[in-house]
Amino acid sequence: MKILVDENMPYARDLFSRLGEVKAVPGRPIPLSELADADALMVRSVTKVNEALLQGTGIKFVGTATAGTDHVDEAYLQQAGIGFSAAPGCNAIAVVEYVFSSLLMLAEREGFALKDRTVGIVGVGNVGGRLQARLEALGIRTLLCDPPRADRGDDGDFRSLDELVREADVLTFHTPLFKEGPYKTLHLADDALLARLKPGTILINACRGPVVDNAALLQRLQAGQALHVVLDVWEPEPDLNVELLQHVDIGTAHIAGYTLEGKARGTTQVFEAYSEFIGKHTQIALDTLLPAPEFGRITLHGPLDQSTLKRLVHLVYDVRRDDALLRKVAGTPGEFDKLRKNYLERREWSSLYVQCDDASAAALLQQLGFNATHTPAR
Ligand SMILES: NC(=O)c1ccc[n+]([C@@H]2O[C@H](COP(=O)([O-])OP(=O)(O)OC[C@H]3O[C@@H](n4cnc5c(N)ncnc54)[C@H](O)[C@@H]3O)[C@@H](O)[C@H]2O)c1
Ligand SMILES: O=C(O)[C@H](O)[C@H](O)COP(=O)(O)O
Repeated sequence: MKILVDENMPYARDLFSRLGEVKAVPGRPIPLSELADADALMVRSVTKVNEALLQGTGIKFVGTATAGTDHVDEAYLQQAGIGFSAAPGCNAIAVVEYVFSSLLMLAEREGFALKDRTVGIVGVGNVGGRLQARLEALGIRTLLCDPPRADRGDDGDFRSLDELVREADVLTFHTPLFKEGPYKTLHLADDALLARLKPGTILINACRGPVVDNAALLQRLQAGQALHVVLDVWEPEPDLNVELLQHVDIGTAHIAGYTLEGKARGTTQVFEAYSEFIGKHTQIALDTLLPAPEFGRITLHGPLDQSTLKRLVHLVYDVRRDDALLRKVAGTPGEFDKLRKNYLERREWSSLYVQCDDASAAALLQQLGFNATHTPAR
């Protein structure tokens, strides 16, 4: 059995070699010659999986180690009888921590208290839901917009996108990319929406580039509209508009989900799905795969305020690192993908053990996802 895996998928070689012969290949472009005699294909979001790619091959199963599935023609796979699995939620924590790293940096630079801001979350699924929980743990007001969930009758105080635009100080997008249909998200943030944003609004896009009309956004920023912008995803990728990058506050190379934990969860989720598909049910415990983090243990004296939280968060992950790396190479062909392929190890907050002598600091850090304990001072 031959299994093709994207070379940018940690632990894939080790895991999938338990099931067959593994070949690691680039995902963009994927070498077509390798597909002909392969049985299974494990991709990331950069590989367009459709009839043009798979027709005439022996592929029986496709796994994508990603949350988003807009690069996969699922209707074709179903009609062709090809098994499929994505990795829902695998990197949701990573994206939430990216958003926090960005917000805490902007709050410090612009001199505002996050707890005085209202955050509008568009798309309240794995990412948006976890973001809501962590923001609310800090006493930050959230406004939620998720029409599919509202229409399904899910619990939650769902508002219209218009209301978020009117009221939110931060508007952050966490929807799938739907190019058509009742819940279309292509250019959900179009010129008309951008025009209505309150002065000083922080606009964040860490879902898919085309959810925000990048040309309209650039025009508005060039015309001097007062916005702060954080973009992890671009329209198009990998050839983003360098002028737009120059106008945003934080710009990164589609790496919001790139913690080691997030990527490893993605790999293990598709590995488990494929094992099941071929009748060899196997479960993998994530902590058996992950190495020790660079910073393992820290002691925090006293209570937790915004400035302390910012320093703690940035100890684990400071988004300015990825912003600087992208600015250095943007516009040079191939460099966007190279940054993603050679991504420096990044861990989640849970990898940091924080010993607190203040009980409320320990409780809050636990709610935020740190590995925190309370040890009273002697
Ligand atoms: N930048 C990254 O590295 C990165 C990482 C993970 C996910 N993503 C992207 O973010 C998206 C969201 O991730 P997730 O794990 O939360 O997915 P999810 O499927 O768990 O949640 C998506 C939510 O968006 C809602 N939604 C759908 N259409 C909507 C609309 N028109 N308006 C408002 N809400 C709508 C859905 O009902 C759902 O609750 C993914 O589809 C993926 O494209 C990006
Ligand atoms: O949808 C996702 O899961 C993310 O966008 C994913 O992290 C993107 O990374 P890629 O698959 O392109 O490596």
